[in-house]
Amino acid sequence: MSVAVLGAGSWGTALAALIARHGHDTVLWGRDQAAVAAIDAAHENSHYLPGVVLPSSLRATADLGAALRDAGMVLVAVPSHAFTETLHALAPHRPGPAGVAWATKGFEPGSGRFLHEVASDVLGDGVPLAVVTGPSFAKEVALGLPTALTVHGDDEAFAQAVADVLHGPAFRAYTGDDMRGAELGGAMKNVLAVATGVADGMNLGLNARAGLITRGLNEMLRLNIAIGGRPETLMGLAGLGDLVLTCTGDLSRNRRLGLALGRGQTLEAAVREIGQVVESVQTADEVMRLAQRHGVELPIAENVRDVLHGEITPGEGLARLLAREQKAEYPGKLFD
Ligand SMILES: NC(=O)C1=CN([C@@H]2O[C@H](COP(=O)(O)OP(=O)(O)OC[C@H]3O[C@@H](n4cnc5c(N)ncnc54)[C@H](OP(=O)(O)O)[C@@H]3O)[C@@H](O)[C@H]2O)C=CC1
Ligand SMILES: O=C(CO)COP(=O)(O)O
Repeated sequence: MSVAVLGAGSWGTALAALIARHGHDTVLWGRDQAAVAAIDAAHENSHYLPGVVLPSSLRATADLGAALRDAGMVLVAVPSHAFTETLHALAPHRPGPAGVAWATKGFEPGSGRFLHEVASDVLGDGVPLAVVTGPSFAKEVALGLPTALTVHGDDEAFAQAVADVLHGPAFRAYTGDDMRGAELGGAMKNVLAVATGVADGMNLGLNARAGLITRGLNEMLRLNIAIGGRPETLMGLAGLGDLVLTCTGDLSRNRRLGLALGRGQTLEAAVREIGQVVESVQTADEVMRLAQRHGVELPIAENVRDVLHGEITPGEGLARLLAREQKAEYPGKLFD
C-alpha cells in the first residue's frame, strides 16, 4: 500500500515513520520546504521530534501533487484549524480509489462542524473516510513504544485498510464504525485535560484529579448520547483511553497548558512556551456551542472555556464547580 501522510508536525511525522517501518511505501508532505528537505536528507524532524531516527525509506516533500500522485491511501495529520484548507488542497490531486483518513482532533473552527462532515462535504459522496484516534503521544509512537488506537470509518474495508497499515509488532489498531463518537472523544479530552492540568497546577491533589477525570468522562458520555454517538466508543480508546492519557501524561500539550494556567501563567505565554498546536484553545468554544445546541450542561468544559477566555481565574472556576448543587451521580438514564 502507498500512503501519503499530510502534515509534517509531530503526529504526521510519527505516523509516517510507523507506516514506513511496517514496510509500506510512505511519503510525508509538509508545507515548509526547508523542513521537509531536512527530514528527507537527515532522517530526523529536528523541530517536532528531535533525536528520533526516522526510517530511511520514508520520503518527505513539500509538493502536494507529487505526494499524492501514487497514493492508495491519504492520512491527514494537520491541526484542526488547517483541516478544511488541506482537504480542499488535496481534493484535485487525490487518485480516484484513494480513501482519506485523518488523525486530527477537534472541530472546524467557527462552524463547529465535525471533521467527517467537512471531509464528506469537500470530497463528495463515494470517497471512503476514516478517523484515527486514541491514546497516542507522537513521541512514544515515533520511539516504537507500545500503543493502541482505533480507526472508525463509514466504509468497513477502508477502516480495515487504515488499521492494517498502522497495526504492527508494537502497535495495535482497532476498528469501529462510529465516526461521530470517536471524533467527539478526541476533541473533548483535550478540553478536559486543561481542567486536570489546572487542578494539578494549583496543587489541588490527586483526589481532585481523579474526580475531574471521572466527571469529565460523564460530560463526554452525556454529550455523545445527545449527538448520536455510541456509549461504548467513549468507554474505549477514543474516549476514556485518551482522556486518561491526556489528563495524566505530561507529554500532553493540553495538560501542560492547564498546568501553566493553574500556576498563574497567561494563556499567551503558555501557548508560546509549548510551541506546538494546543487544540483545546479552539475546541473549548466549539464543544460548548455543540453542548448548547443540544441542551447539555457541561460544567467542567464550560469553566475551561471561561478560563481560556480570561473571563474567570482558575480559582473562580474551582469555586464555581465546588458550589454546584449536590445531586445523583447519574441523574436520568445514561445507557439503555
Ligand atoms: N502530537 C500528538 O501526540 C498527537 C496529535 N494529534 C493531533 O494531530 C493534529 C496535528 O497535531 P501535531 O502534529 O501534534 O501538531 P504540531 O504542532 O506538532 O505540528 C503541526 C504541523 O501542522 C503544520 N501546519 C500548521 N498549519 C498548517 C497549514 N495551514 N497547512 C499545512 N500544514 C500546517 C505545521 O507546519 P509548520 O511547522 O510549517 O507550522 C506542523 O508541521 C492535531 O489535531 C492533534 O490534536 C493526535 C494524536 C497525537
Ligand atoms: O492527542 C494526544 C494524545 O492522544 C496528544 O495530546 P496533546 O495534543 O494534548 O499533546
